[in-house]
Amino acid sequence: MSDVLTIAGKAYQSRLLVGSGKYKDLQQTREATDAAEAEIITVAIRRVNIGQDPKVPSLLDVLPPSQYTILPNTAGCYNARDAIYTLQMARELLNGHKLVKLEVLGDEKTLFPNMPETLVAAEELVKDGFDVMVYCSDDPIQARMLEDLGCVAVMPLASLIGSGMGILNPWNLSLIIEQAKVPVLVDAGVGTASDAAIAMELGCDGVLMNTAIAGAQDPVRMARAMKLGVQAGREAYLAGRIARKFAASPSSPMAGRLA
Ligand SMILES: CC(=O)[C@@H](O)[C@H](O)COP(=O)(O)O
Repeated sequence: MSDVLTIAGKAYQSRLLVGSGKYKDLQQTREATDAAEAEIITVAIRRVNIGQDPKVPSLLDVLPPSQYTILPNTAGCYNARDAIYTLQMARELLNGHKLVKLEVLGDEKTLFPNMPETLVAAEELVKDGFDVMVYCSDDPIQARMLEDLGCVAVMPLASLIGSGMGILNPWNLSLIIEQAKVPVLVDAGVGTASDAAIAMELGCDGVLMNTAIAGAQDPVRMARAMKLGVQAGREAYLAGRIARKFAASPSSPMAGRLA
């Protein structure tokens, strides 16, 4: 049976979305992306060359948009105006491409989202015709507001960007998942494959990560581990886990046992 992730009307087989920063070189970026079997790759438009500078190798040389869905993001933007401008520029560079990841950061220390500015930017971008996936706090009220504005996916943080601390508040994520009518993807803070599996077991529709793969000692191998973690978590979620109970029950049947 097919179990696809649908974002803005397009179906994806992979529920693991990856970033493109922090790799040794473009070759390693490509190898890790392929090991992750990721279809959506996010790109920090202010930091990574996708054609802004014709003298520098472009990420699109190794990850061509004909094979991958490039997801421009606004990493490094601290207000709505900069984020909107950055994504309009990305749309020009990518021939009218509409699917984007909005992130408006609050400060350099925490890289936490600035939610008031995120809401302003989301509203403007949706009106301007973008399909907006949005990095946000793990606050169910703000996630609902973003969905009501027309965002195509909400992406609450698991923990601070680049921290590798894993999922700090599974209960908040569960509240967001329970109410959401658009895909919910954990974005930021994943440290290892079990974090990805837990996010999926909670019912997330996908996971976006960068540092845990690019910063691993063996990024390609970690990319593979993350792919398997996401797949295992999704399977467990669909299979339906047993209820937790603080009592033992024998694993083998009691009826008809030998004397
Ligand atoms: C790549 C990207 O978009 C980051 O902003 C994202 O939040 C990933 O965070 P980690 O590096 O913690 O996975």
